[in-house]
Amino acid sequence: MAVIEVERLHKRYGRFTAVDEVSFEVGEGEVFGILGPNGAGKTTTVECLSGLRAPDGGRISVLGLDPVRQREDLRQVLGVQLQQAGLPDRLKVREALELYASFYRRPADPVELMHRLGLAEKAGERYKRLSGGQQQRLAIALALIGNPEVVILDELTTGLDPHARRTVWELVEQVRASGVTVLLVTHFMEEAERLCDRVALIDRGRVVAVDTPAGLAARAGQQQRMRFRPSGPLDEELLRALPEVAGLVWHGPVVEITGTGNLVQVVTAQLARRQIIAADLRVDQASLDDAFVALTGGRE
Ligand SMILES: Nc1ncnc2c1ncn2[C@@H]1O[C@H](COP(=O)(O)OP(=O)(O)OP(=O)(O)O)[C@@H](O)[C@H]1O
Repeated sequence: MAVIEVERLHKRYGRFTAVDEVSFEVGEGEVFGILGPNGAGKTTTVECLSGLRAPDGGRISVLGLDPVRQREDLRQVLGVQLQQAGLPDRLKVREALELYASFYRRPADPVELMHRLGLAEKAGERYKRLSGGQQQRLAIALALIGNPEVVILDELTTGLDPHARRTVWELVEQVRASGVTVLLVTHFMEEAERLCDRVALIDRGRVVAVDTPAGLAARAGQQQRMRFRPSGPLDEELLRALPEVAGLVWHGPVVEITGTGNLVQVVTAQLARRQIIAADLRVDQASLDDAFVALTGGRE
């Protein structure tokens, strides 16, 4: 069942069209990514989904509710973490959670949530004095305090160091394991690849593709690349004749072979037949990064 339905969403700022006929659906329990370059219209899209902006056209349904007309009902079942939490500097972690809990009919227990998100030790700390990673964890906690069925997380890990980013990713995986549907806005490929079941790639207000991260990478027609040092002389012509092989170049003693399909298996089988070992073998797979560049013209 689709939990979020967006059909031909249209949003203008004055004469500028920020979101242009955007459509996608998110299934129950899915982690769905919205990925795109700066200014693509990602935030505008999620602001329309959470009822913060009224669309100029199209239809949105979140858990069967219209975000603008039924905003109060939606607020009880949708958790939102937008780019800036905008909390007062002096507010303490526990106070923020208790304040937000008071907005909901069936809130989560702030103490239990602080433990779950690794904030228990910071319960009495002021917002301003938290590290970037701790502020983000608090932002996630605030998005979850109402026991939502759907959460929207926008640019969750921007500005975090790699360690803090990984901690936040683990939290998102926990959220998903608890059955909550997650809509994740990001411009980090690695994040989308690691967390998302499916991704909508948005560019200049339009959906360029909706697919699994692996499907997107494949769609960009990316090749695989293998590099190795052969232990004996190679029959280059034989390798070039394989349908999977598209190119073969030497870098000193190292050969680089590009191609598609079962490239690695086919080439290594061919080498094995001649008792040649592929030393220091390195294989690069097509990545979502390549797809992003190919499908958005490389503007980030
Ligand atoms: N309040 C506004 N008034 C006028 N233009 C706006 C407003 N908000 C956003 N825009 C413009 O609409 C376009 C889409 O902005 P939006 O914030 O939705 O993009 P985004 O994909 O979230 O970008 P980023 O990754 O940089 O956060 C941008 O060109 C932006 O300048």
